[in-house]
Formats: sequence, structure tokens, C-alpha cells
Amino acid sequence: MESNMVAALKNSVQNHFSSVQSSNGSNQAQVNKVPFVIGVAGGTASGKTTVCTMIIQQLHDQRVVLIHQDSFYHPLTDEQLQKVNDFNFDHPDAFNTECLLSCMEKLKQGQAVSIPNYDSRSHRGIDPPIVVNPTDVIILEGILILHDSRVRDLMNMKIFVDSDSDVRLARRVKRDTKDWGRNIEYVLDQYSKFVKPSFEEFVLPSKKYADIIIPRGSDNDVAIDLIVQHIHTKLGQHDLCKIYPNVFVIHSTFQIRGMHTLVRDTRTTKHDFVFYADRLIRLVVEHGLGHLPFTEKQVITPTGSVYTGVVFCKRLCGVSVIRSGESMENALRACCKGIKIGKILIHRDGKDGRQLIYEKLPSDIASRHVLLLDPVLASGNSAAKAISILLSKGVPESNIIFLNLIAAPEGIHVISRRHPRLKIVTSEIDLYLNKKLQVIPGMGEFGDRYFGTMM
Ligand SMILES: Nc1nc2c(ncn2[C@@H]2O[C@H](COP(=O)(O)OP(=O)(O)OP(=O)(O)O)[C@@H](O)[C@H]2O)c(=O)[nH]1
Ligand SMILES: O=P(O)(O)OC[C@H]1O[C@H](OP(=O)(O)OP(=O)(O)O)[C@H](O)[C@@H]1O
Ligand SMILES: O=c1cc[nH]c(=O)[nH]1
Repeated sequence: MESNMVAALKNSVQNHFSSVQSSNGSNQAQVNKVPFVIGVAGGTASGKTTVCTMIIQQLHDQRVVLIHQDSFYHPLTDEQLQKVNDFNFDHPDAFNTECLLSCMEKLKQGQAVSIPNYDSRSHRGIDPPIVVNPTDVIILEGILILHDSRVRDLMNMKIFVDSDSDVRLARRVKRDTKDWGRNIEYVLDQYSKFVKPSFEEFVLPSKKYADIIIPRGSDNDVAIDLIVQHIHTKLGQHDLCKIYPNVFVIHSTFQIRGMHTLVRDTRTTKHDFVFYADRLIRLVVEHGLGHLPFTEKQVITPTGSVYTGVVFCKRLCGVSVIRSGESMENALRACCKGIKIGKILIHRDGKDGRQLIYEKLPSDIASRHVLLLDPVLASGNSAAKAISILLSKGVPESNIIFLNLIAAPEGIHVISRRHPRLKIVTSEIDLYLNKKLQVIPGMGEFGDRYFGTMM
């Protein structure tokens, strides 16, 4: 599982790295979009194909491709063909999963692939193969598509279509006899000998990996609407937010891009840098606070009406990483009156080591939600050290919200992989980290620019 995830992440970073010389000679980032991959599994005749078709229809403004796991059946040998009635088409070994993985790898890298055109009458691939072009959304459909962890790891969303087994059997009998011209005895024999046992042994256990289970299959319009809405939201996000559900980038507007343009401009004066960095920090802090738990509360308004609202989470504190993180304290204090703020000082020790020099944290920090403050996430070494200190004090990982202004993909990978339950809230994700561990394009040394200590 880990290795595939790492491969997917490397691709994502490579995509960010891939740059071309534009006509005016400047270095222009060419970002290949990583496709959003949806897996749709379920028992035979559960309605997977119909669910996929409905999703595709509703995603009409996106480039979507549907890939069937059936295309990756191993072609039967002459010997197997002679005893085809004894062949188990419902066993994971019937599929060439290596071929599926290699096709997916290429598609994720933005390359077109030829997938086998499997013919279920001859039980072999026929010419010509099917050419699949890279798209924004790839839907992988098949009874056992959630069975192999390597295939699951490619997916951003896993769906299981859960239809009643009697309904499925009835549909299967009808389809196999009417559409495929099969003999009823063979259909029922195949069902009891292979389809049902394999469903119980392999298909049903894969349901636990699904993010969404659709009861009643394609009859469930509400579930399909929700799925499509979620896909639309995810497609509008940065690729890293698709990979890591706990990474949040504040919604970009021209106003925010304008502030970023100012803080990133090397000619910006210290005074303006502080002014615009503070404005951006305030937005990140407000956004981060939005990830804290709330409880419902009703109040009476001056018109005598009831307003149903929420109460802010009370048990929280800030922790700033000295020195740049201290620039975020004012914004947090302005939003949360009287909030306790702890401090951590980490010294750069060698290329990637970080050494704790000093910490002063609230004594009851373990029972608080922690807003960890550091405007730049570069290699992730400082953050990793700071987080390890918080965890050692008993703060649950899921209680930490790490707030920063800019984040490099490398830092996001390090922190999100190590701490999947922690949330990262940032205002922009940059392209990459250079050999000097500077964020590119970045904003230079934040602390020097903010505190005016530049040489
Ligand atoms: N007899 C026979 N069965 C096959 C062959 N290839 C696939 N199958 C069967 O096809 C089934 C997988 O397809 P289904 O999930 O029923 O097909 P589907 O049309 O995608 O189903 P839904 O869209 O969910 O209704 C497996 O249970 C296999 O037993 C074949 O060559 N011969
Ligand atoms: O992700 P990393 O590679 O660890 O880099 C990020 C760290 O670098 C900056 O601090 P710096 O060490 O420059 O200290 P400063 O805040 O005193 O400027 C920044 O504020 C982070 O703490
Ligand atoms: O680019 C970088 C990297 C680390 N710290 C910064 O302030 N800027």
C-alpha cells in the first residue's frame, strides 16, 4: 500500500516539477492534472454499470473515461477453453491486475494507453485494443476492483453498489440467457459453483474498503447526486487535496492572489510585506478555526425570532514555532480573545535534522485543540519536530490544525503521510522545494522579511 501511495505522490510532485521554456524565455510551470480515480465495485448484476453511466452523465462538463475490470481478464488458454464451464471468472486470479496497474500508472502520468478489448464469447482479447486517453476522471468498474490493495491505493473515491442478492440473481439469469444466449442450467450452475462463493469470499469483504455504499444501486438518485457533488468539489481543488483529505487550501480569489503577489514580490517593502502577510494570515486563521468542532445553539434575536447557530469550541490553544510562527499570534488573538499561546523553538541542525531548543506549552495542552502556527511549510522538518513534541505531551493527532501561508508539496507529503489525522490549512501550495530547501516560487526567508532582519 505504502509503495503505491509513494509512487502516486512522486508523480504528483514530478508533475509540478515539469516545466517548459515559454516563448519569452521565462520558466513556466506546466502542471499535468492528476486524474481523479473512482472505483466502483459490487456483486454481479448489482447495477455498477448503470451507476457509472449516471455519474458520467452528471459529470457532463468533465472528461471522464470508464474502464471495466473485465477488460483485464487473462485470455483463456486452449486447455482452459476446452473446460470453460469449470473456469472461475469470479476469482481474483482470473484478472491480469499487473496490466491494469501499468495502464493506470501511464494514465496518471498523462499518457494514452491501449487496453485489451476482451471478448467474453471467445474469452480472449480481440483487435483492435481500446485506446484510452488521459482524462480528468477515471472510473474503474468491476466485481473485484476493490479487492487488490494496489488498485485501491490508486483511487480517490471507492464506491460499493449494494443490491439485494435475489435481485442480482434474477437480473443475471435474465441477462445471461436473453442477452448472452446462455443456457439457464449453465447460468445457475456457474452461479452456485463460482459466482456466489467468490462473492462471499472476495467481493463482499471488499465492501469494508468503500467510502460510499450505495444501497439499491442505480435506483438511489440521492446517493448518486451526492457523489457527483463531491467529485465536482474535489476536481476544483489542488491535486494534493485530492490525495490527502486533510489538506485544505483556502478558496482562492483575485483578492487573495493580489495579496500573494505583493508578499512574494522581492521589491515589496518590509512595511507592505507585514501588512499583506498579516491580512493573509488572518484569513488562514479564520479558515483554520472553521475546522474546530462546534455544538449547536439556539438564540433569540431582537425581533423575538429563534436563530439556530453554533457555539465555538472552547478548549483550544495556539502554539507558534519561533520565530516566524510568532507573526501569526496576533491574528489568532484577534479572533480568539484571551487564547493561550505556547511556543516551540527548533534549531536547524544539519541539512534535515531539527533540534528542540525550547518549549513552553499550556500544562493542560493534552485536552485542547491546538492551532500550530508557522507561515512556511518547506521540507516539513520543523513541523515534524513541533508535532512530535505536541504528541509527546498527549495531544491527539486529530486535535492539531497546522496553519501556514505557503506550503511546498514535499512538506505536505511528509506531514500528511506521517500524521494523516492532523489537518493542514494553507493559503497556497507552491511548486516545489529547491536543493537549498527553499520553497519555489516561495516568498524568500519569511522571518527575515517580516521582522526586517534581512542583510
Ligand atoms: N460465463 C462467463 N461469465 C463471465 C465471463 N466473463 C465474465 N463473466 C461473469 O461476469 C460477471 C461480472 O460482470 P457483472 O458484474 O455481472 O457485469 P456488469 O454488467 O458490470 O454488472 P452490473 O453493471 O453491476 O449490473 C462475473 O460474475 C463473471 O462470472 C465469461 O467469459 N463467461
Ligand atoms: O519545513 P522546513 O524545511 O523545516 O522549513 C520551514 C521553517 O523555516 C522557517 O523558519 P526558519 O528556520 O527560517 O527560522 P525563522 O522562523 O527564525 O526565520 C519557517 O518559519 C519554518 O519554521
Ligand atoms: O523558502 C523558505 C523555506 C523555509 N523557510 C522560509 O521562510 N522560506
